[in-house]
Amino acid sequence: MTPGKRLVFVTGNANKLKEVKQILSEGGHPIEIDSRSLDIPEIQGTTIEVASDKCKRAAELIGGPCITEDTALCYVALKGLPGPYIKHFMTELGHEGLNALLVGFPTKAAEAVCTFAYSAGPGTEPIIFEGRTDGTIVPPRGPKIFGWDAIFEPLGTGQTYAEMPSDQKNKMSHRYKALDKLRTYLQSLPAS
Ligand SMILES: O=c1nc[nH]c2c1ncn2[C@H]1C[C@H](O)[C@@H](COP(=O)(O)OP(=O)(O)OP(=O)(O)O)O1
Ligand SMILES: [Mg+2]
Repeated sequence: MTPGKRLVFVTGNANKLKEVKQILSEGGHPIEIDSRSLDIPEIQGTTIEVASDKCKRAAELIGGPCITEDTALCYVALKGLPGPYIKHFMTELGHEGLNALLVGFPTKAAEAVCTFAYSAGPGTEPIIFEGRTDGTIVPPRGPKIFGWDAIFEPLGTGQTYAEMPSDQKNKMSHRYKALDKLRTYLQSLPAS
């Protein structure tokens, strides 16, 4: 992998792919993304364990280097849950249920956590890059296009992710922060 080269992103989520392409196309050394739409089975565990295992499976499936990403939504009142299990909570409970989980708790604080993993190929240990954004869980505002964007208001913005223009979300999001670290790492690799 050399700066300005290509990278395979294995994901089943078109909205993630769109954001990743936009974020990596900017900055000094654009990185071109080739995508493989595979829904990789995910284990239970910490965000890092889930992300690392997912990337190992992805590298084995495609037979080469790749990146994967796992997103968690961690409620402070629930000691970090739903965390990496947010996809199932979102599917079953929707925005209303995700708010209802916090009724009776004094804090609606939550952290959006994005964990990218890079595998140099099958049989190698993935390297992890994490980005976190603090926010508050609120009743839905803005277009309901991407996951829980409409109920997550990053601290100090007054807007949910869903209410922001995409370039604003992509300048401060959990995903942006993780990709910024990944980009720095990729640029430090020797040219091949
Ligand atoms: O920025 C985001 N804003 C709002 N919602 C988001 C965001 N990023 C992920 N999400 C949702 C998608 C899925 O319901 C769950 C993460 O689950 P997660 O397994 O990482 O995603 P996924 O299965 O859709 O795609 P993948 O094939 O890359 O695993 O949170
Ligand atoms: Mg997934």
